[in-house]
Amino acid sequence: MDSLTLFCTGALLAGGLYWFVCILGPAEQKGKRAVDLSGGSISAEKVQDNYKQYWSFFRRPKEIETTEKVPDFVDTFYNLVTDIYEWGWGQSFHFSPSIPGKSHRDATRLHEEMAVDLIDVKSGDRILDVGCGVGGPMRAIASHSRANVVGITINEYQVNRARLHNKKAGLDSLCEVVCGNFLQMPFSDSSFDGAYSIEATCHAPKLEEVYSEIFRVLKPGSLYVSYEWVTTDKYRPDNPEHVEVIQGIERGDALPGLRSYRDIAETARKVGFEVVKEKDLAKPPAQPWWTRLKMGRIAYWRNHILVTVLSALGIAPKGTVDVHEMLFNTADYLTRGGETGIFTPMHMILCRKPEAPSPKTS
Ligand SMILES: C=C(CC[C@@H](C)[C@H]1CC[C@H]2C3=CC[C@H]4[C@H](C)[C@@H](O)CC[C@]4(C)[C@H]3CC[C@]12C)C(C)C
Ligand SMILES: C[S@@+](CC[C@H](N)C(=O)[O-])C[C@H]1O[C@@H](n2cnc3c(N)ncnc32)[C@H](O)[C@@H]1O
Repeated sequence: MDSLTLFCTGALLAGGLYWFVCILGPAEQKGKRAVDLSGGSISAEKVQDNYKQYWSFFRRPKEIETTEKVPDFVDTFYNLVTDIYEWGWGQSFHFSPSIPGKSHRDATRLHEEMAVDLIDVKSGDRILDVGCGVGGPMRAIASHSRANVVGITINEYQVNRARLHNKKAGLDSLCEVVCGNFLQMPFSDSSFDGAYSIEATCHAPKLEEVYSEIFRVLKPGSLYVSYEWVTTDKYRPDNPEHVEVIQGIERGDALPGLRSYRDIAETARKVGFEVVKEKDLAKPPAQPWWTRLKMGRIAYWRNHILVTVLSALGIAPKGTVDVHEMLFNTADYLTRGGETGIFTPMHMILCRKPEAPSPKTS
């Protein structure tokens, strides 16, 4: 082979590899590439061990007895998955109904804007994002409403990612991110004009604990909306296939047992909220939320090859392949949950903290 042919072959291979990793790699949003995959705040050599610990803790979600440990394992889970989520899904870690003729990104943004429209927020209000991830919803909501959004997440790596994205988007004057546990929030009583949570409170072992914290920090008369992950009225606990699907969702998403849709309003009332509205946003005429997962099948295989190669080369931490495989299987359980209608990730509840009772006059 002469040197020109050798040079052209080399250039073609290098170009092909660059295209496969860097162009095809970031499936949804530029900013996180396959070559940048990390274990969040976990050092590269500990990723595999942390994955094993996570998996043995969440293997039997219904049997988790020491619920105090749940937030720590949820934190570990987000160290393991945050980069993969950003790389393969984008900066908003939630689902939304598909909208014919609109991109996933637009459908996601509309689902987020609906949340803030529901809580009736004015420009300049201070609102709370409970379980904010890397802040995709927070930025959409701040730009749409011009409210000041304070997000809380248990995962420090997400805090850093969210702050970076806020700065890049020029929204750091409207968006603040705090690292903390939403079961014991570092905020004073009656200090927010509204609150929302998008697919986050499902991580709380007891919904009552997080709802009562949200109730505490809200000003009287203000509104809270949540998109909850729940089993629907089609779920039959005596059907082994249903149980397998729900358990698959719980294991692969760090959930200490999915709740029934019936428990949501009941818990909200128990902590003192008035329930204004409740609706499963996945029900027709809404278009399926799980089509995005199904359509991604080829991308998953490409990602699997990429992750395997990068891990073998020592670029991605050892253990990334296991985490990716877990997510791959989870996507399948989520799709089955959606198709059978036994599960929804968007059971919407809108609540109001009652006005303070007026002082009694003698
Ligand atoms: C609300 C939660 C997270 C919901 C979703 C954002 C994520 C649930 C499953 C995730 C994914 C599954 C398959 C991955 C794929 C194998 C990989 O190649 C690229 C990323 C995925 C598509 C990933 C993206 C995020 C999810 C859809 C829970 C945790 C409460
Ligand atoms: C699926 S993500 C959703 C993030 C964001 N709402 C979005 O839609 O992009 C769930 C979020 O809840 C946070 N979370 C889970 N348990 C928590 C806890 N006990 N305290 C604070 N945040 C928690 C996670 O760290 C993560 O940011």
